Amino acid sequence: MYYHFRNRTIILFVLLVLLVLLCIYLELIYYSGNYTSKIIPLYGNCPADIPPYPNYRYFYKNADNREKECNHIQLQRSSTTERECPDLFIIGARKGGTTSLYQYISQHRGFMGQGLDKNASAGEIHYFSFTFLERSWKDYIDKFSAQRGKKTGESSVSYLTSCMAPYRLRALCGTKPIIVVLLREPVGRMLSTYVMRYHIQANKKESLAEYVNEGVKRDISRWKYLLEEEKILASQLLNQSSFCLFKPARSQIYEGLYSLHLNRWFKYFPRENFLIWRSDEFKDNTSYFLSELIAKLGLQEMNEDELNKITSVYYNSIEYNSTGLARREDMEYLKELYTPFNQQLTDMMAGGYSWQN
Ligand SMILES: Nc1ncnc2c1ncn2[C@@H]1O[C@H](COP(=O)(O)OS(=O)(=O)O)[C@@H](OP(=O)(O)O)[C@H]1O
Repeated sequence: MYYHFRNRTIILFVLLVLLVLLCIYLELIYYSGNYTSKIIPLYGNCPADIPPYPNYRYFYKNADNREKECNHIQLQRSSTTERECPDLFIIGARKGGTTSLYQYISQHRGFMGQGLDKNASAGEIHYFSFTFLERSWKDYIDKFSAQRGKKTGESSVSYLTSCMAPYRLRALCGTKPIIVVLLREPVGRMLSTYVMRYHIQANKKESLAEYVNEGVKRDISRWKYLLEEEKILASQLLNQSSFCLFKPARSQIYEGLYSLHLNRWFKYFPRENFLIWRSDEFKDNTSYFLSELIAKLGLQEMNEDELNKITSVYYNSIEYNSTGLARREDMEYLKELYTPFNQQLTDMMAGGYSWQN
């Protein structure tokens, strides 16, 4: 009787140990990998995987902000489902041709964009980047609610460079969204931003060349100062996929470091959610890319005539000659700075982003 009891105790003990080992193993798998094996948990408190990244002190310098972020997400999640989420997010890059793409897809009868009446700022809600903590999910989603039965989406160029947007979008929308990124050669992208800023000024005090030149110069010195302050070399950023600036639009140089931004997005979304295109290729073959997006959204195909008609219009386009807008030495500096980042992007995407020619 005693032996019988002892044997059963031993067997139970062994089973218990095996169970514990299995749990540890499963836990390890769960936390080891990337987004696919790791489901963002429902939060009691701040979850382990919420950023902060190293220089999140900009964001979290007020200690309450991290707590505020967690509480806000928790609150919104309880009142939402992934189903309500828009289907499409065009996240950038700024000056990549996003307005045109959003206008094109919005002309498909199975898709409804919003904010299109505002022309240049069509669809730019910036919820997941700028207004997230102030606005409720309901407030955001109501913008799309009149479009039942249609695919919906928005286009906010601030998302690509935002520290928090990928995390927030994943937490609220799961892996549902299709995410489109248009990447333009970064120096040209930067000049285009300054050209736009020049044109939207009410009182222009200088010529376009003076304005752009000054802006680029200021951007470069700000960038050098930032690296000094962070005690980091630009080349070291290549290995810091979590490096992130809270106010990205203040540095047009930073906005063009696409490999850093995409790495941040890839932490939260599977690669198959993305359509990542070069803006110049998009420009040369717009109908082809648009039909790719239409197919990805599961919308009805459009015929070639329709596609060509829709894509024949250029939105948010300004006529200018970019030659001589910035000093030669500044252009050289920028090209050199971007080369390793473009190379990293090329490696990540298996080709095509060196923009050498
Ligand atoms: N179809 C197509 N393909 C490629 N590029 C295009 C297309 N349509 C517009 N554009 C050019 O894109 C620039 C504006 O980009 P965005 O609309 O993304 O700008 S914004 O960030 O929303 O302000 C702007 O570039 P610049 O003219 O150099 O400023 C547009 O000319």
